[in-house]
Amino acid sequence: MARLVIVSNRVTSPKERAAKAGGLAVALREALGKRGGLWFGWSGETEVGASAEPKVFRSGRITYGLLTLDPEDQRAHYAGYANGTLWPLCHYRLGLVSFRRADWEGYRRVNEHFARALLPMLKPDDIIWVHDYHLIPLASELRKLGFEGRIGYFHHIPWPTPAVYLSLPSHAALVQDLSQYDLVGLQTESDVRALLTYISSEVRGWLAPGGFVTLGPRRFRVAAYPIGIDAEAFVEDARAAVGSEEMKRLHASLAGRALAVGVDRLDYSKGLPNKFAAFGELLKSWPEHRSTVTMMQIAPVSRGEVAEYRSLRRELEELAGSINGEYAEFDWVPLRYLNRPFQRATLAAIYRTARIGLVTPLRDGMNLVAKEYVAAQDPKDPGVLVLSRFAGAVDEMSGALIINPYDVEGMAEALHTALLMPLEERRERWRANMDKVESNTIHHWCEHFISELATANETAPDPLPPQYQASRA
Ligand SMILES: O=P(O)(O)OC[C@H]1O[C@H](O[C@H]2O[C@H](CO)[C@@H](O)[C@H](O)[C@H]2O)[C@H](O)[C@@H](O)[C@@H]1O
Ligand SMILES: O=c1ccn([C@@H]2O[C@H](COP(=O)(O)OP(=O)(O)O)[C@@H](O)[C@H]2O)c(=O)[nH]1
Repeated sequence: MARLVIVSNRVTSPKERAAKAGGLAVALREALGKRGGLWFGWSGETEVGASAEPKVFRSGRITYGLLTLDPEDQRAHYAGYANGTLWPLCHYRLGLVSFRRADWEGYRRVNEHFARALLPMLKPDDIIWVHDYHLIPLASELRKLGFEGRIGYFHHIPWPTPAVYLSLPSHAALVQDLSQYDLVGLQTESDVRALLTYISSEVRGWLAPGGFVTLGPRRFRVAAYPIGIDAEAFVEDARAAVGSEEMKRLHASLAGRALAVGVDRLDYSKGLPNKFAAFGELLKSWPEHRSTVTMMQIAPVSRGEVAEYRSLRRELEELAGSINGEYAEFDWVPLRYLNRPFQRATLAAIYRTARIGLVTPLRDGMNLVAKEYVAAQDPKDPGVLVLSRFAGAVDEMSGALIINPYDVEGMAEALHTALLMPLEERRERWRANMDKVESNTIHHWCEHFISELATANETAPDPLPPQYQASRA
């Protein structure tokens, strides 16, 4: 079996004991843990004039290669172009996009640095799988250095429609970079449609059925691979949590009240202010729920070096304070707001206790929390998933109560419905969701992508003649 080489900006090293608040690191650790291979990425450290020598070590079946970056390059790459330009763009927040040429140049320098450090570690028959928007130009850089093997790319966040994507001054250059991969994976079919429409209408790429693209001299494929979770492990963690000290403390603190839970990085894409407002609206419009339901929002701080994330934190502190100030009783605090990350076992206990899992992003690539909440439920008495129509997970979670996160009153109504939902309906909805969580696991996702990467070019049909391009996209 060919060796799997995973490249991502964020790597969870085995020494890290703290919970990782981010789906990519969680998912890749689970994917690689089973198969083994090389995981290459940023060490999390910076040093002026950092060398191109990665720190290499082995733990279990995984070899790690961790690269230190120059501080200014790291800033331009991560806080600058990746999270100041591409993240808001791909989440449809044009008002938050900043585009600075220095950031774009730093982004490219870091990708070049990654390629130079990675190349000596590669064997020709390795399967290289690059993850996420921090590393789109990596294949171009590896090809420039002469690497000809298979390289795949997975984009964990949404791909915006051409109307939005065209606001990026570097739009054509990035798609040229994508064309250097053999397989480009996106989370949903609508992301695929958005990218293929851009390719056929803006850069005159030729499309063939199955997502095959010819762009200049390159042939590659674009397809949807919705990411999953390690369902078995989550079910196990949730079962093991029953009767644990943590679960007992949680139950005791709720004193028989229903729990609604949210777990999100503190990120403006997650729709947190609207979620808080919806909970406030529930307490205002349905006073019978006062003192009978508690909401817990776990929101570990994320990307504190980007200004918008700091202002969101202040906004949420104010909102939480005003809801609690208005509705709290001497023996009931309506909203518990926690800014630190929790380990998976603790999350599993909290999910299982919660009558409602509340997932309200304004846009989200997938949202693994939605799937984890489903996996952690007690099949005999499951809770209700309330899910944004703008999360990638909505395509699979047909049993959720689907909400529009811009509609605060509509979300409050869904919370009211969820709190009153009869057991039989809860079971039916949960079963529909759980079937998907169990059939599309992280292992299935991994194997599916890798097997299609291995054969990406062999199965390519002839491209369609140009007159059919637009209708195919
Ligand atoms: O690395 P950070 O800057 O701390 O951010 C954490 C990760 O956030 C994003 O996760 C995405 O991937 C998930 C798994 O596919 C998906 O469910 C979610 O919808 C996405 O937002 C980001 O894409 C990762 O690169 C970050 O590591
Ligand atoms: O305190 C926390 C909060 C979140 N997570 C994990 O972080 C991931 C978040 O992934 P998701 O796809 O929902 O969103 P992202 O943060 O990647 O945008 C999930 O696996 C969570 O279980 C965690 O381990 N501890």
